[in-house]
Amino acid sequence: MKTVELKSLVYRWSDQSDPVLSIDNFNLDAGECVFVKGPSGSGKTTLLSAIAGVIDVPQGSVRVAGSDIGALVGGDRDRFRVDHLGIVFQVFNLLPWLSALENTLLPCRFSARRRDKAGSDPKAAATRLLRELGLEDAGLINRPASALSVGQQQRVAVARALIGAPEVVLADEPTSALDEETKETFVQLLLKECRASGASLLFVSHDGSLERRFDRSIELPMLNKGNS
Ligand SMILES: Nc1ncnc2c1ncn2[C@@H]1O[C@H](COP(=O)(O)OP(=O)(O)OP(=O)(O)O)[C@@H](O)[C@H]1O
Repeated sequence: MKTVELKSLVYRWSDQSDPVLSIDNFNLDAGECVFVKGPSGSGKTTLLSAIAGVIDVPQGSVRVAGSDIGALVGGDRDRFRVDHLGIVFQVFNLLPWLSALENTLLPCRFSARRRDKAGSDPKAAATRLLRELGLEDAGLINRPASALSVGQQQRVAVARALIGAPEVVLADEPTSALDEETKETFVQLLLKECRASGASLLFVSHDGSLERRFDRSIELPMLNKGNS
């Protein structure tokens, strides 16, 4: 089964003459972890925005977990996103006044599907995920996100993306602020957790040193030329 299917996708920002995305065909299989590499400005964030339905794609089709995301409008699209996608942003986007635990539980607040899939006790599921990701101390998981280190915030962002087992996890350059060793550990943890929950992972980065850990690696400029 394919969790992401892109067909004849063309996307151009309104002030640009050339399209930033021009992808004939791209599929992500269920449970597959794929690394997408490309230099700064090559369209990596735009690609994830198209898959997440954050931008409207006027040409081509984007299917996620079997649904045409372009056919969903307004609140339906927002609900679909939180039901089926976990997103780890470049800057994490945690709510600073909420604790690590509350941030992790956010998808369960907005999605009955994620809440159901998290089991009978979502709080226990969140605590377990945070613990697996190295946040074991009860003091830490109850601390506001604003009082956590960058590495700790990153782990919370991963726990939030994974809770309630979404089919697809999108990660946008989440290692850019980390040193080599921490980066390696973080990626191993992310892959382990995605594999444990059965999620497909699309990880975009300009940093090719991480690609060997993934099932498959693609260069966005090549994909854009139809050579994937
Ligand atoms: N909201 C926007 N409006 C107009 N142009 C945009 C917008 N967002 C991105 N772009 C342009 O689209 C191109 C691709 O940007 P994008 O952020 O997708 O690249 P990227 O590969 O993720 O870059 P980076 O690695 O620096 O984050 C760039 O030329 C950028 O200026």
